[in-house]
Amino acid sequence: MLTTNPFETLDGDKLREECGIFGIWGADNAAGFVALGLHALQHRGQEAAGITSYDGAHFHSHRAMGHVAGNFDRDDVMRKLPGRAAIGHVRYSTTGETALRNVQPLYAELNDGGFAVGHNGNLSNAMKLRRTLNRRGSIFQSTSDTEVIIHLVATSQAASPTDRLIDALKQVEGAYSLVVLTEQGLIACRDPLGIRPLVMGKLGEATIFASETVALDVIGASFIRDLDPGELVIVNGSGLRSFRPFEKASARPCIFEHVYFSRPDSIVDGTSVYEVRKNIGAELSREAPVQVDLVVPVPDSGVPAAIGYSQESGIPFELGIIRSHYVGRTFIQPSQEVRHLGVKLKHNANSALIRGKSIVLIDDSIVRGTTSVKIVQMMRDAGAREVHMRIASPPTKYSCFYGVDTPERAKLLAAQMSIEAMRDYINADSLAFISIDGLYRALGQDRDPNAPQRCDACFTGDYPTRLTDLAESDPDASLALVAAR
Ligand SMILES: O=P(O)(O)OC[C@H]1O[C@H](OP(=O)(O)OP(=O)(O)O)[C@H](O)[C@@H]1O
Ligand SMILES: NC(=O)CC[C@H](N)C(=O)O
Ligand code: SF4
Ligand SMILES: [Mg+2]
Repeated sequence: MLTTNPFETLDGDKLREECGIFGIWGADNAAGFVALGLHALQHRGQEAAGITSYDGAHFHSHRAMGHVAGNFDRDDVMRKLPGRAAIGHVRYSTTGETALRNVQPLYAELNDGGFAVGHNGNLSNAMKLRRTLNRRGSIFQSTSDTEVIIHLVATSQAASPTDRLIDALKQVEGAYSLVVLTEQGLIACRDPLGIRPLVMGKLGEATIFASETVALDVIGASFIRDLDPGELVIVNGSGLRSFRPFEKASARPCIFEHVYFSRPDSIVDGTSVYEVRKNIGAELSREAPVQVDLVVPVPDSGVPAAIGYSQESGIPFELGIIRSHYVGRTFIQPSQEVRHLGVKLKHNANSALIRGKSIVLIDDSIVRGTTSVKIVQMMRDAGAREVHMRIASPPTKYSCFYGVDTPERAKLLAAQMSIEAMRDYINADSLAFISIDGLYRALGQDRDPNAPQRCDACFTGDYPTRLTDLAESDPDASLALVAAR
């Protein structure tokens, strides 16, 4: 792996990830709650996990490759994480490399004491900041974008620890939901556009922050509210204080959380993910109807949209594909090889049901096309008479620079082909995607094309922040993005 330019690796630590964060202040055995919370957020990152606790005198950290279970269900590990405050992180990276140094929470001893940070999102100017910090003498321990935040805090001249963090965050661009553990308290913060989610909850006297509400449910905590875009909250022995240190901006929460990333039992930005997915399915059925015997979901994340499609169209919903629960998500597996294998291992046709039937398959998205190619063929092999496909998001044509694993444009099927060419490629009888306006309608909104209410850049190319690193490292790609819109 190259360390001079961490983003230019072979199949390395690319800026394409999705993570989950959790933090708790004021509970005995805080790390135990974090382990449970992270377990509920496991779908957001399966590469690595970490917990840092603070016992009032010392910080304790354990970071490991792999899942939460297997690492944080061990007594010997949990005993070494004492204290009434703790944060944790589940990480995804597109590389197979076992980069323990990049596993979060990242930790440093600063002038004000220990500083641990867990980050969901990606900074679109991390390379530029890193180069500047390097020139000023910063010595980086990892190749993660998140570490620039620590160095910016460490070198800030602002008066208080909180002001130093705010000063640091004013210099970064891109997406960040953060949990930060310091001797002065637990801090949670959402970037000015609120691109990535972050919620606050309560369990007895304890205050909790988490990427999704399912992490509150798992420990029996109650949901208080979403953090607002641009809000920074500090909780410590003196209570809870909320700051809005950034210039006010129109929120742009990620629409893809509703399409795929969040768990269907989560409430994201005040809306039930399950309900939205069903609405998307209903909208899709109105936009792209088809006469078939059965509606068949591509499990798992295609299921709620398929229910909506079935209910709206009146066509029976049936489980024509059975999914093994012992295989992880393919979309966020490290290499194409593993992805292919994952798809084969993961799904099997319910042949007795499918034989002789015309079906419409419902999936949430087509990214590289790996899943669709396999599944359509699997349905034909099982004897389906006609195989149509409907997708509960618009064509994914652009890469995400804000923390989601969409590959570079060259590997996005929809960036390379027309819908008709995609239909031919996946060998379906017909193929249709929901429109971007239909997707907003499913969320109860009318998309404002001049000021979209959400980040929908992977469908529209309308990126809500500057992409400084891309513009500087690959001006051609940057210009191509503008031209493609
Ligand atoms: O076009 P592709 O590159 O194959 O990517 C798209 C597929 O990946 C995701 O599913 P995945 O199997 O990862 O997870 P899920 O079980 O949550 O649906 C997504 O739901 C699509 O099915
Ligand atoms: N996907 C994420 O949100 C990960 C956070 C951070 N960019 C990292 O590389 O670890
Ligand atoms: S580009 Fe797509 S996946 Fe990334 S934050 Fe925006 S909507 Fe979400
Ligand atoms: Mg899927």
